[in-house]
Amino acid sequence: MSFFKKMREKMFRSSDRLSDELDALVEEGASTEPAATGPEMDEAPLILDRPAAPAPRPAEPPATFAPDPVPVPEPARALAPPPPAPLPDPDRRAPEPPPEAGGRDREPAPEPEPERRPGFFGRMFGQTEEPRRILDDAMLESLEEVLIQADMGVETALRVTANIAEGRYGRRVSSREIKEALATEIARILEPVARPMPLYPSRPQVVLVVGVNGSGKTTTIGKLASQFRAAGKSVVIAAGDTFRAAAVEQLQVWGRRAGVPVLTAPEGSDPASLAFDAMTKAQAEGADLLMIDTAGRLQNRTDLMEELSKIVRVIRKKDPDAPHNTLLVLDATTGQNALSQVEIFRKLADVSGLVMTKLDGTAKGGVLVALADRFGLPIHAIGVGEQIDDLAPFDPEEFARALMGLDD
Ligand SMILES: Nc1nc2c(ncn2[C@@H]2O[C@H](COP(=O)(O)OP(=O)(O)OP(=O)(O)O)[C@@H](O)[C@H]2O)c(=O)[nH]1
Repeated sequence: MSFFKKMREKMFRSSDRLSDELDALVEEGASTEPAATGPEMDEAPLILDRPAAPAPRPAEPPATFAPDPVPVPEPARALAPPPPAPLPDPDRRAPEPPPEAGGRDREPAPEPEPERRPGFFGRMFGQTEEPRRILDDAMLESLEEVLIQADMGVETALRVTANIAEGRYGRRVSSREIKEALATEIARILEPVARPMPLYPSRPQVVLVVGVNGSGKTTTIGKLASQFRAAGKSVVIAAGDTFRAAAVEQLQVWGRRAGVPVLTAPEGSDPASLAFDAMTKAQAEGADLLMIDTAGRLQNRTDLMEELSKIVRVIRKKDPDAPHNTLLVLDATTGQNALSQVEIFRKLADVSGLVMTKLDGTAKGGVLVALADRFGLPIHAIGVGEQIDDLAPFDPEEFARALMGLDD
């Protein structure tokens, strides 16, 4: 099964809810409007600019990281998607009305045209028209609400909705068309941040993994380690959350599954000292990658900040460029809370990229769009389950379509 299908199935809570709400929204309006129809969206001239179709992305790497060699110090630019078409001004609440179409708060939507019935063959074969609804202010407001409910954030929901209205305002649209249009807009926002974790020639490449307790750090390290191993890389893991014996044990289980050594230290010992030992071992063995798990106790931020900066200080004694990546792992089920976690962790550590986990267990998948829109930090991978292969590169188009409940 393609990963898209798997993701679509696993993201059922997000996509089904959104999809159902969009269907309901269109059907509701369709039933109360006159049977008359205007030009359907497909035929409507797009008066204002539609987003430029993104240039084809280069072939996907096999895993959530870029194949080496990749020059230092810039992340693998060749694999980064092309710059997106500029987004319309976020402050603009609604598009400029085209001369022949009404704009929000200005003129009413154009008079609907007489209904176009299905042709003879259409009637003969029982073709039924899908419900359509005029995209007017009321529908745009409902759309905004649906997107906000999906945790996309107010600002992002307003912008996406305004962009949807461009060239479609006053037209009769089906739920499928709205979903397609939303998926295109969302993919546009996500495109610039969808970047695989860059690989550097440094040995070991040090990846510091941060995030609150339970966000999925350990699981993500296990999944990444397994993917790197499968790609022929040698990996060492350091169980840097020395305060939680359970966290260390869990990491050992993942290490065994991935066939990767896990360095541990006695409970309560200094994580920086473990990180230093792990760095020494990884260098001595010529390991390609050292992944360091860290504690996620936000209750005492000063302690955590001191702990993280000490880890960074000591590993820099061995390699002044380390850590090469600082991954922040976020749990999608926390919804809007993920936004504040990014703000906090950016102050605690030099976050270089994000991994979003648990997209399979939530109706809050839209938060990823809000994150991309607000912070512009690279999103390297997404987790859609607890199994070792449930971590995938972040593909904006697939994600946007899965979020909208659209099929392949
Ligand atoms: N459904 C689902 N569960 C996940 C995913 N990623 C992690 N989990 C689960 O989330 C729980 C917490 O994951 P951990 O990897 O232990 O999180 P952590 O950040 O290391 O947590 P601490 O060890 O408490 O710091 C575990 O039960 C994982 O199996 C995912 O993508 N989907």
